Amino acid sequence: LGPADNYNAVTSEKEISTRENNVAKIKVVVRKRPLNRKELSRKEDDAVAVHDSSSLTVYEPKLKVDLTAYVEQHEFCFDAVLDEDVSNDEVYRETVERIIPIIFQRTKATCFAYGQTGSGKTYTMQPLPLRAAQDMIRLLQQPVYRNQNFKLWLSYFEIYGGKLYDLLSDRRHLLMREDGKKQVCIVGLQEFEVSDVQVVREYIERGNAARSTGSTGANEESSRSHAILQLAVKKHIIVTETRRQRDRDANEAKNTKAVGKISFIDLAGSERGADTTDNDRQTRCYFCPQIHLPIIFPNINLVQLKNLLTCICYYHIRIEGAEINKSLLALKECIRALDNDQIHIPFRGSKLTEVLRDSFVGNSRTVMISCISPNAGSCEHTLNTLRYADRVKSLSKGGNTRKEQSTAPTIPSMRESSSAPSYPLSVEADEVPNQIQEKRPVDISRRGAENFTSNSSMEPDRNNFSMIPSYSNRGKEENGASGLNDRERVDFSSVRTVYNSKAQLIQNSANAQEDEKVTRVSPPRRKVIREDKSEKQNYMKKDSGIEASRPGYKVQQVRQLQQQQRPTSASASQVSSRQSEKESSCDDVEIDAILEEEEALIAAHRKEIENTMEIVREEMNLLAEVDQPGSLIDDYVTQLSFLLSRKAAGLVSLQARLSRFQQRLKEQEILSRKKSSR
Ligand SMILES: Nc1ncnc2c1ncn2[C@@H]1O[C@H](COP(=O)(O)OP(=O)(O)OP(=O)(O)O)[C@@H](O)[C@H]1O
Repeated sequence: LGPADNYNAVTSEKEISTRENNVAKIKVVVRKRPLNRKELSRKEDDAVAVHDSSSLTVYEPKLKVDLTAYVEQHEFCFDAVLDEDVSNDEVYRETVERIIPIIFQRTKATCFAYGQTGSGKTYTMQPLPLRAAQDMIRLLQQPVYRNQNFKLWLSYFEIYGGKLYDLLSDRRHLLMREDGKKQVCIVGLQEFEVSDVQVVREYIERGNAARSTGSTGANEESSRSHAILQLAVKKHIIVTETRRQRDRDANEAKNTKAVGKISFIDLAGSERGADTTDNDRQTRCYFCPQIHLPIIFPNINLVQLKNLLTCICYYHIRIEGAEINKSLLALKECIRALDNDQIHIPFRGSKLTEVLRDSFVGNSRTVMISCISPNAGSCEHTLNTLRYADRVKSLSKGGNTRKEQSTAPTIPSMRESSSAPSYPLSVEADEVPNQIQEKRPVDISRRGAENFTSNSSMEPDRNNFSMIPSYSNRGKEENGASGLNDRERVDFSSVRTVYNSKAQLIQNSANAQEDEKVTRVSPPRRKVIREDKSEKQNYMKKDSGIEASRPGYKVQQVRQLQQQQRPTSASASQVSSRQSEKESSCDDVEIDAILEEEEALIAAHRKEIENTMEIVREEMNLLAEVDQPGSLIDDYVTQLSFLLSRKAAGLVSLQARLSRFQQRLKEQEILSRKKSSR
């Protein structure tokens, strides 16, 4: 570098470090979308009023016990609140623009959109990387960076159902590995060097086209995956001729050194099962598109295929929803842990957080854009989103007060209306800001734990704990101190009692169904023509009870019996053709009966899943009426969805068993035909 360049570099670095200090570590922005055509045609009310650039009120329509309608007001404050008429350019200026220069100073930043399905996450996120790339490419032209050989690299991948797919490389399945330095590497992810905005646009469009989308009740083109677009600044190392020879096999990537990175994440919609009920059968199911099914079940007939397709798609959507909710919760847990300065950050909670690990540690910046729908019908979701955002904001407030006191403006946290439940500790935290510094998060949680244990009447039965949200507790188990604050603990204990009774209800009903299954699915009556009838009947009689009702058990028994009775090769020739004909006809009747029984078991199993589903639906309606923090409800729904997914997996294995049995039947039929023709 020449002296002039050096001077430029020094001054601009100073400038940048000042700017760096001025960018908050976590920024929470809320964006309200306008009422869409559907909502306008239904004459839905706008329930969200944006007052100024940092506050809004949600007017929640409610019913009293005597069915009189009233409106509950919830007020919130955030770093920025963007009204429906705010353009995407303004969103960029408010969120990402200030972070871009500090990416060149070894900062890793994450910008993610969170919100209900159809609230405008994709609409908000899609233009941001392009605008950011534009600014980054402009910055790369500056002598200070040009001389250091800085280059911009782009990659785009998605996380769907806990798996990673490269959106710029024909959805190639990617693997995530951790290197010796605990750095997450995505093996096989294609990165492209970009120096032109038009090229960036093309890559983004290509990636968007490859994303997993589906249709939900709230959004016709809903993103069913978390899409992550990364723009990385890397320094190209000039390799000397001798070194090049030595490393002649080394690829281009080895000659670069990472400087900074910004990740744009368009999270999948944070919806409950109820959002996907109307249209979920039409949703493109990644697990079982029609092309794959006949391969998994080669002997299935068309009716069975149709039933199975409906059944699996139906439950798979729920598994998909559970996976989405799980990763959103894990993300929140990480932000919470980071802000509490916890030693252990639960990055392994989900693939999403594992991937984002390096964006959260060290010198990092996070921007959360909470997207909300304005219609009154979405009030509950809107409140959930805002509460999630508020929690993230309250974390950042704690963190910034400690770490960036001089730079970050103190923004008041959520001020819910008086009709909302009061949480003494949160009020304390909001109203006495100078005490916050003294209250270490560990102390708070310890105090919370004391409250929690002293309130032993609320303590749930540990036996029922399997059905209780586990995420909030994990911090406690892993770190010895929980990240929960007192307000959450108070809620949690009361909610837990409600949940426990529900959990017990579900468990009881599941047990009842299990009992019912055993009694209802009794072995069908058989027409046995063989001479050794009595022997076989005795054999069957011994198998009564639970073991006998196990699907596939009878098939196994009959096969064993057939094997015992199969004539040896020597005697086989002596068996008359008439005898073999008789045997084959007898087997057909027997097998038909078993097949019938197998199908009855599968139907019972399916019925059981449907019953559980019904309970889940009722549960969710009940939970919707309980005014509790959204995350706890989400935790609970996740648990329920997980329960369902296990049941659905059981059903799939039953179907597989049935198809295998049918295959064997076919083989036997061919064999008996051959015998009779002989
Ligand atoms: N601020 C806005 N102004 C105008 N239209 C908007 C705005 N936000 C969203 N929309 C429209 O609303 C619809 C749903 O938006 P979008 O697909 O971005 O939702 P989403 O939150 O990404 O949903 P999902 O989670 O299901 O993917 C789209 O048709 C989009 O054009």
